[in-house]
Amino acid sequence: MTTSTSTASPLLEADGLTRRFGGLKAVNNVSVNLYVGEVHAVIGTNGAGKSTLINMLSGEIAPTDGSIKLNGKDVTTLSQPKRARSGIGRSYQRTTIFPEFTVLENCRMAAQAALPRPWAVWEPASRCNTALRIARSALEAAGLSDQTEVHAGSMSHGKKRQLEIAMCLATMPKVLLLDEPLAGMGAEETERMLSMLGNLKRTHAVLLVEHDMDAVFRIADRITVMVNGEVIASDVPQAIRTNPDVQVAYLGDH
Ligand SMILES: Nc1ncnc2c1ncn2[C@@H]1O[C@H](COP(=O)(O)OP(=O)(O)OP(=O)(O)O)[C@@H](O)[C@H]1O
Repeated sequence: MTTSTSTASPLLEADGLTRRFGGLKAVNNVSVNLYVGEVHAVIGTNGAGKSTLINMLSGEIAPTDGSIKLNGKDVTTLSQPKRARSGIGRSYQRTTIFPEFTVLENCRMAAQAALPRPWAVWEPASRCNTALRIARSALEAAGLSDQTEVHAGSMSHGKKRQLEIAMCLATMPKVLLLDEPLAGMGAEETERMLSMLGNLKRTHAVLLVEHDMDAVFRIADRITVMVNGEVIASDVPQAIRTNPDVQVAYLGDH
């Protein structure tokens, strides 16, 4: 099942992705196209296969079947680090920052790790300056320019999640795979994150796995609904809201 009708070429094209764990098909024949300018949300009940799908797209687990293309190039068998370097960035459900370092240091390390020869720490300061420049620009895009010298561990939960996205941006991805970025956020933090995602989608293709349905229906340009590893619907939010299969399987009275 193909999930977008846009006439532009997709930046990321996943076709017929399947992942088995023993006898369980955690993801079964799922196809997703991601476009710059779109937030594509994937929703579904617990265990529907959303994280498994993201893990296949980011290269953390291999699909049992199906293919993934980035900009028309097959990346299905590329390792996660290579896929990250070719432009697929992701955030995680869990916090992945170094709390004892400053916001800028966290972001600089993420930038440096994504540069060629990240281990070559003895190289000239200009390389370090490159990582710093990228880090500052990622922090600005994530709305954290005024927090550079703050220790990451002392920030609020919402700001930490913003920092994780900044760290992902510091690897200069074209595709952003975001796994529950709003989890545990208060109303104000959610607003800030949604406004940031609205800006980021102008220059990135964004896949958003999220349980906050109000937020999903506000921010998503397209919503794919998964149940038991399969896509039961993929459409614009208004069509998803009124889709009888989705209402029965998932949304209830939302
Ligand atoms: N490494 C694994 N080994 C065995 N089964 C797994 C593994 N990872 C996931 N599963 C199973 O695959 C199914 C899909 O899990 P997945 O985590 O992708 O769902 P999800 O939609 O992300 O759920 P949630 O919303 O709770 O995060 C579940 O039944 C889960 O138990």
